[in-house]
Amino acid sequence: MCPNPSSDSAPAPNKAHMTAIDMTGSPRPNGTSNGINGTNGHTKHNPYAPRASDFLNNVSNFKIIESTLREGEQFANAFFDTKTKIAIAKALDAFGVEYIELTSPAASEQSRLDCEAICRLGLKSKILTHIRCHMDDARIAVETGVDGVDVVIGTSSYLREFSHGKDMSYITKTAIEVISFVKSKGIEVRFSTEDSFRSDLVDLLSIYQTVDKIGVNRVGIADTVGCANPRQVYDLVRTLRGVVGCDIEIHLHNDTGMAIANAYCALEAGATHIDTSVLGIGERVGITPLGGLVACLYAANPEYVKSKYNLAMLREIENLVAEAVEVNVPFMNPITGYCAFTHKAGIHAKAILNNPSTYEILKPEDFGLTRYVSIGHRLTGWNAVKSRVEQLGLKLTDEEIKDATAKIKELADVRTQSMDDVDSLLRVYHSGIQSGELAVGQKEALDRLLRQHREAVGRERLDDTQVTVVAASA
Ligand SMILES: CC(=O)SCCNC(=O)CCNC(=O)[C@H](O)C(C)(C)COP(=O)(O)OP(=O)(O)OC[C@H]1O[C@@H](n2cnc3c(N)ncnc32)[C@H](O)[C@@H]1OP(=O)(O)O
Ligand SMILES: O=C(O)CCC(=O)C(=O)O
Ligand SMILES: [Zn+2]
Repeated sequence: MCPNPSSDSAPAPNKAHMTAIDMTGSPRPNGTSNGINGTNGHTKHNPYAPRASDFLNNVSNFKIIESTLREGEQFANAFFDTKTKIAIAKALDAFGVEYIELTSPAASEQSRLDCEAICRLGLKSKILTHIRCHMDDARIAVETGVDGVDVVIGTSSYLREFSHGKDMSYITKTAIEVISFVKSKGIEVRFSTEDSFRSDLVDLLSIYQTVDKIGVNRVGIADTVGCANPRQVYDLVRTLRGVVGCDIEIHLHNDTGMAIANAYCALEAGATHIDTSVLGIGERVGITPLGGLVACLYAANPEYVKSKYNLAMLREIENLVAEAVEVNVPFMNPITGYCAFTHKAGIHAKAILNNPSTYEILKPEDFGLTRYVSIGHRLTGWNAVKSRVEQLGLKLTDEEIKDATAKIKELADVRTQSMDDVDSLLRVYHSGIQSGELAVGQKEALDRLLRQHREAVGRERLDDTQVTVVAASA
């Protein structure tokens, strides 16, 4: 039924099996636009746009730290070889992410070699690697050629007791040592507390203040277990914003489905950098997905997001990663989901045909995608059918189109009608009207014409088959 923009690399879905109308390029009434920018006189302002009064708000001033090649490698089904890592890094760079974060070079010899290989690509995106708060890891990291090192250590009582077993004074001392060492190499350094939302607030603020004073480039907050809600994220980032002068990064797991909303709130509270991965892949259910975050921030400020990123590449990148980790792009994925820009119910279809902004907050064309209206089903309406009649160049009155629509619904009650089915019905209806064999409401005459049409088509198929057989035996 729906187009599947994410199933392959072809620019448009196979329309032969679709009950849909491709509206790309179809004129909008009075030259109106999508309306997100308020150019059509109906949408006066964007309700998702940042509030002018909110001086901390970074919703239109942020950087993406793309972690498909670090957090994403922690997804249970991710096993990236060097070639795949390079392809993903190049695609993310072409998309325009500001940073690409790579697995620790301490993880394995191949991880170290891959890190070096990606650093040698000379990409525009800055390359980071992600290490434990440990001098052994730091020594290896600074030799790889990375632009920056992301240092992390758990500060919650869970992790202090059951992971590394270190207390806050040891953590602080080691953090100072590692940060100073990385900085001494002229490399950007970030310090992050793992499991921040289950850590003691005083511990957090005190260590962030310490590392800020010694010149860390960024501090990071991590919702490692995905327990935080938007209000908690806002409060913690807002508090931290008042304590440190450096940039603030946030890393949000999606265990309760909050990762995009939490990222948005973090930006509202003054965060400067958001961690993402393509399709959100990572440990367990992963982190803030790149595509979902882009959709959310585009809704807030389309021009800003369009100016930063090559949005038409999103589908290609998602397909690349989906294939690499052997998953499908989810049907409800923002932007690239199977039916993200397909409209079905008659009420929606009518309004969309008049002005796409009625039921769309994202413009498909900004993402290199196409809008469809599905009509071969029982929820269709005469306005949607009329648009197809016009596309086919048929001349029918509104009464006649309503009559034909009633027939489509009757047939769709038995089985969904393909685009071909709908087109045939409309053509038969049209020629019946033209020849005088049919008038509005003549159900039996219409049934007879449709029967004749089916038989004729059947005969044509038979003739084709016979010709083929003759040709084959000749
Ligand atoms: C929440 C996150 O996603 S953080 C990032 C997770 N990323 C990774 O784990 C990268 C892949 N990991 C690896 O390849 C390995 O775990 C390595 C190379 C890092 C360490 O391997 P091993 O030495 O065999 O240790 P192992 O993985 O069993 O345990 C982790 C060790 O790191 C210590 N550790 C855990 N977190 C930290 C930290 N943030 N800073 C410093 N040390 C830490 C633990 O105490 C433990 O030390 P131990 O050797 O004294 O037991
Ligand atoms: O380094 C960070 O900020 C985050 C580490 C991580 O993946 C997590 O805590 O979930
Ligand atoms: Zn994580």
